[in-house]
Amino acid sequence: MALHPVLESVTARIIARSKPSRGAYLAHLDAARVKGVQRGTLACTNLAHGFAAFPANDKLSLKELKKPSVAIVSAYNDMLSAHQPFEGFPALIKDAVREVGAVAQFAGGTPAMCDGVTQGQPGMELSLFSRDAIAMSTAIALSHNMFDSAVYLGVCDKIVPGLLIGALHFGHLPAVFVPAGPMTTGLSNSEKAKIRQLYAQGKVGRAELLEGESQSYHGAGTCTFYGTANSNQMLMEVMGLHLPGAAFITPNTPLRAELTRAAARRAAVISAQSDEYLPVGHVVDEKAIVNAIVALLTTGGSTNHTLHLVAIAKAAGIVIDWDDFDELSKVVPLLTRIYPNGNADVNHFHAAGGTGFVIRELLDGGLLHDDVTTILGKGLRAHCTEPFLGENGQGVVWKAAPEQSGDEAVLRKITAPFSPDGGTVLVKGNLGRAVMKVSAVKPEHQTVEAPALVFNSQEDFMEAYKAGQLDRDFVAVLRFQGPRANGMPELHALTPALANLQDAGRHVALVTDGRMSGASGKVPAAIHVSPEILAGGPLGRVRDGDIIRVCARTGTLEAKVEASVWAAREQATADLTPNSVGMGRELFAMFRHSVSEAEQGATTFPLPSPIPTVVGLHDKDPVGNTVPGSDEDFSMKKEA
Ligand SMILES: O=C(O)[C@H](O)[C@@H](O)[C@H](O)[C@H](O)COP(=O)(O)O
Ligand code: SF4
Repeated sequence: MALHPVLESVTARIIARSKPSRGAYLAHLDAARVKGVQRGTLACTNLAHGFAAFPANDKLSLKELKKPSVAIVSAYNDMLSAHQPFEGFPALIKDAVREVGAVAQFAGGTPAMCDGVTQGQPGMELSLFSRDAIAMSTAIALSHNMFDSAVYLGVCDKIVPGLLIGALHFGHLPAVFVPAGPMTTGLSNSEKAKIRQLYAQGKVGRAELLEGESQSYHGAGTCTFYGTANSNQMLMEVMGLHLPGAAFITPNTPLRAELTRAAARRAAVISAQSDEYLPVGHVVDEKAIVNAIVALLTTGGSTNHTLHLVAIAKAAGIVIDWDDFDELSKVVPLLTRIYPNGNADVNHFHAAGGTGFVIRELLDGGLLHDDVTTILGKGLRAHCTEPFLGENGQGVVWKAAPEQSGDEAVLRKITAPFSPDGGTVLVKGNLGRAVMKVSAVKPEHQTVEAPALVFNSQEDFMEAYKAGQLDRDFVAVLRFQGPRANGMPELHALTPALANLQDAGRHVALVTDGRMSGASGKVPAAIHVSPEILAGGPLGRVRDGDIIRVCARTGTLEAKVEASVWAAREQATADLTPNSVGMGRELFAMFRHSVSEAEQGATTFPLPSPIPTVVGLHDKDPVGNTVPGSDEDFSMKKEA
């Protein structure tokens, strides 16, 4: 099937836009490569330190400077149910790589924050920045420079993006991502949401709420809604950074263990020491990034990827923006309905056909680039498969994904999608540019025009809700939630209250320079408003009572205020000191001061360029030119 013309044109535009930075990136990648094993560049003392604690057999292999060494970078901790299973993975990996004549070394751990534990709490104000801290921790692990390939153990929201950003700064090394899989299905997500709304109405108490939550989140593995964590899994599959179909195999099962061993062997086999060298910097190219955007859209994936994918692309020297998402969204059909976009969870999705089914349908529909490089080599078709245990429960065999969906209520063929478009759109107007995911919003709620109610915090909003002041039509303008203000926390805790008001027949919407969770859904929300207020964004001029129009169909985000009144408005201010101290927030001041706009990924790292500088704070390079990818560069482009 010929490629869809919009896929072609958006890809061509991204390649052209990225030429300078992608060129600089690939130059850096080539410069990092050495003849022989990377550890051969170390002095004897460095090397001795690097294998001092290793068993004799591995030490000998490392000393000989011939066999590849595979770095293990792991985001294991007990806080994330999704990461808890990683505890035993390093031993499996070390054992598996010996089978192919390599050595594996636990290079380093990275932090991992559970957004479920911190949702609605002060800790959530570190969450977005934890992505870049994870990228930095990955670099610290790999900076030992003992390694010829790497496996990355991570699943959740900021962790996979952070690991991949870090991995891309070592783009000369192959990268294999190793997931741990979803927890088994507990209380359904829709049942869970219902109990939350009843609690918000005061109809059930804490005991019932905690019981419901505990039945939903009941064991090891990723939470089973299609939020950012499971969106990460879909993206790793479509970018060819997982072994095919590894995403949604349950933890602590024989197949999960065999997949982990097979992933470790693959990482060793594709190092520069083999004739199948596949560095991650060549796997993640413009076509892979476009494939990731398409997979996100077709599955109604997390809005957080309109930040994370931008930051990941940037790490590889590739510049994407929300116009790219918006144009692709108009032609990419919705092929899955997984909560919050439906009632099913990822276990149902996997059973109905899973990631291999989606990739095949999109390839057949001309909506994915097949001519990409993955950890298996050339071509994406190899990822249209599903893994099964091999003979006598040893190893893994892959079979073609099923031709037909196992459940049309969860997964559809491209010939009969749930909707002709992907449902994550750009909305823009005199309030700035924002993202709106409507795949979980009923059509009758996708346009809201109502008076503004302005809040400076989610606590203020909840106070007004509990005081019964919100039983009306309104657009909640929640401001000072951008990355420079308070780290851009997810505002998912507002969902039950907004959903109750919507269910009661009120026309409500949310507009904010903050974010929602990947699991947020049914209430229309224009989020990530750029520029944020602290960067002079016009959201700071909105006052209570202004009529605000948010419309997904026309892509509109505007305050209907008479032009001379609007022009005369002062920019709102707020006391943000409470957001700069406590719960460790004082350690992240440098992130708040140098973070880029949401549409540039809300990241603190510069685009690869011959003279890398920190964007945000310094929009000019040492000789006074505007730094590509800086705020100034970005806003200049948007004005042009
Ligand atoms: O982007 C996401 O998917 C969220 O960050 C998710 O990881 C988080 O845990 C939410 O809190 C949803 O879970 P709850 O509805 O249980 O809060
Ligand atoms: S999916 Fe969210 S809530 Fe669940 S373990 Fe991951 S970060 Fe925590």
